[in-house]
Amino acid sequence: MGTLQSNRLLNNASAHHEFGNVSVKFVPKCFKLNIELSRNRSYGSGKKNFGLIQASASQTSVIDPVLSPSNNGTSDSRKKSNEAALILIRHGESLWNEKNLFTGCVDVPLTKKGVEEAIEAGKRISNIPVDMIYTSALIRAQMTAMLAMTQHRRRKVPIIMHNESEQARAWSQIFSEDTMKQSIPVITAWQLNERMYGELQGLNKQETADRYGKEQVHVWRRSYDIPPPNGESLEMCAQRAVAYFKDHIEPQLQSGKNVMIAAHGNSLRSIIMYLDKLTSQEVISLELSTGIPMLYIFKEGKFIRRGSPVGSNRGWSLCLYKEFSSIQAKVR
Ligand SMILES: O=C(O)[C@H](O)COP(=O)(O)O
Repeated sequence: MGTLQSNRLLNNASAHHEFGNVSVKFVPKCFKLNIELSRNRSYGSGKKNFGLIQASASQTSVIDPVLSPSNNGTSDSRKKSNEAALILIRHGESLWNEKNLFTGCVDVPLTKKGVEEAIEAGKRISNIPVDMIYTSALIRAQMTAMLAMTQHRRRKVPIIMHNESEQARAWSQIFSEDTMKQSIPVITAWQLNERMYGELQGLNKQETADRYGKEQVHVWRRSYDIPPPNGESLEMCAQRAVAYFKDHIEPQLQSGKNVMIAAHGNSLRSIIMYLDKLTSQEVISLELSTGIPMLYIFKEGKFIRRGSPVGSNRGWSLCLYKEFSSIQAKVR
């Protein structure tokens, strides 16, 4: 099982590395086009520019929503230019959360309660403009992101970028700039997957504790550098999740884009450990509830934790991080 899983991860890894920073689309040869790279930022009056490669003249435009960070395009006229919002959401309850089974990289969908949690999370962030969405490759995180966006006030359409092959990329192109302006690119990345739980995947958590002892199971679940049998430790999970965050997501924030990440308990714990500079001791007590969004402001190269938005009808009102019982990290 361990080998199969590693192969899957390796296969996925090559696909995603290849298209990590997509910036150019192919223009059909039959059109002779004057292509210009627009780096305009349009703020206010709902105007938005992803930073497009546009074809002038009356021919079709070929538009890529996933841009290199230098092609800046952000949406919010109120936002200070060097600030960006980062929203983290652990997926809603899955069918295996409900059954209390170790899930890890097994691809299990949400329960009805999980669907409701995702919708509720969406209400909380419905006033925050979102420029890009990152999710893991797993359906529970993708469902959460999509359901949350159904509540968003701007009514933009989240669209999954299919970069797994040249053909998938070509066949999912969008040819209208106006339509692109009403879209939010969704990037899926296996690196944001849940920590691979090895030979615990599919086992009941309580039965495992009864069999191996509560302490041993706690070590497997929460220690920083001790992996479960043939699985990933949090440290190993951090190596891929935090590296992906630094290489792909942080540059988007640096360019002023607001980013939402829908991922998992442990991949998000490792990212929060990086954002909040938690020690390997402190991260042990960090617990994330399903479906609760967390907000950070990225400003002058620093991440400032702002807690969780409290609701759609209260604008940008924020609760302090420490008020959230769902996150029991030491407040620094
Ligand atoms: O993979 C799982 O079982 C859960 O998503 C996270 O489990 P944990 O809280 O035991 O790490």
